Amino acid sequence: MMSNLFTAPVSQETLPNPDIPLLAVQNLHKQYQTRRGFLTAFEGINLNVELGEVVCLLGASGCGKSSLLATIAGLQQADRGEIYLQGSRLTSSHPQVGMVFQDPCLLPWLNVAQNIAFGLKLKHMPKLTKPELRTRIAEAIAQVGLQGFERSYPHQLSGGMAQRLSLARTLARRPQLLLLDEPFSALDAITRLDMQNLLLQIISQLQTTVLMVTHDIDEALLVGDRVLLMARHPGRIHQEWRITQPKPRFQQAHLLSEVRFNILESLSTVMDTPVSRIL
Ligand SMILES: Nc1ncnc2c1ncn2[C@@H]1O[C@H](COP(=O)(O)OP(=O)(O)OP(=O)(O)O)[C@@H](O)[C@H]1O
Repeated sequence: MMSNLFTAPVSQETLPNPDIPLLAVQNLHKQYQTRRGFLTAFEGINLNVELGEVVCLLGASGCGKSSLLATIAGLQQADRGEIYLQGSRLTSSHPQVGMVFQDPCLLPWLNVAQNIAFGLKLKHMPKLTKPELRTRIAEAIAQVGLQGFERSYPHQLSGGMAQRLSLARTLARRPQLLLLDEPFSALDAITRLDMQNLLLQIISQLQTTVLMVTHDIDEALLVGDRVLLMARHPGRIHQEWRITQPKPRFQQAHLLSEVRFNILESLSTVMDTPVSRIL
């Protein structure tokens, strides 16, 4: 499904420095004002994601995973703390930070190519010439295997194809950091596996740095170089595991059974719920 359009050219001046963490989050806090008063979504988050690393965030519902991702993406402001991309402080959304949500959020009146173009023309994006725009669109469509569907509209796409388009729209921006918020959780099991496979190919070919929220321990073990477990009240990072098994790991579930069990046990502790009820 992959094509030779897959190798996105990166100019020398945009090459990231491997000696600096691609993402550095320092002492980040976020509260929401609710009718009952202030609610702390997360506090004291310190997190580095190295260049090319894939970090998965697991945790009970409501522990602040999506809030953390949305804050890093610049979709909302933190109350305290700092976020750095390659050493430069982020204070709002950045063209090189791309986010994909569980809901593909497509524009129904635009076709596949136009949906991707829309993401490239947003206000904070660098201005592209028409040929550059066409190249970016073709490249992104090839990266997610949607060739032949350029003129299809969102209602003509399956759930998996819609999520491919959502991913393409973000990849077309050539982000240095890809933030994924449960991107496959609404898909059926077979499509999810297909999308996990696609994500692994994209990560390996583009060497994209990824911070991904998932509820699925197996998904985290399949794609993650590191798995972080968040605890709630307030949301904070409780524990982390480094997964060194080479990828792809589809046939290696047995080798990861021990770490899987450790994660399950810790999840059970932070959720105050027996392991049997989490499975
Ligand atoms: N815009 C908002 N206004 C008020 N409270 C919010 C807002 N967004 C999230 N919250 C609250 O902040 C807490 C963290 O929510 P968040 O969605 O970040 O958790 P999560 O770990 O991603 O949950 P889930 O896994 O269920 O998606 C929750 O208690 C939630 O109700």
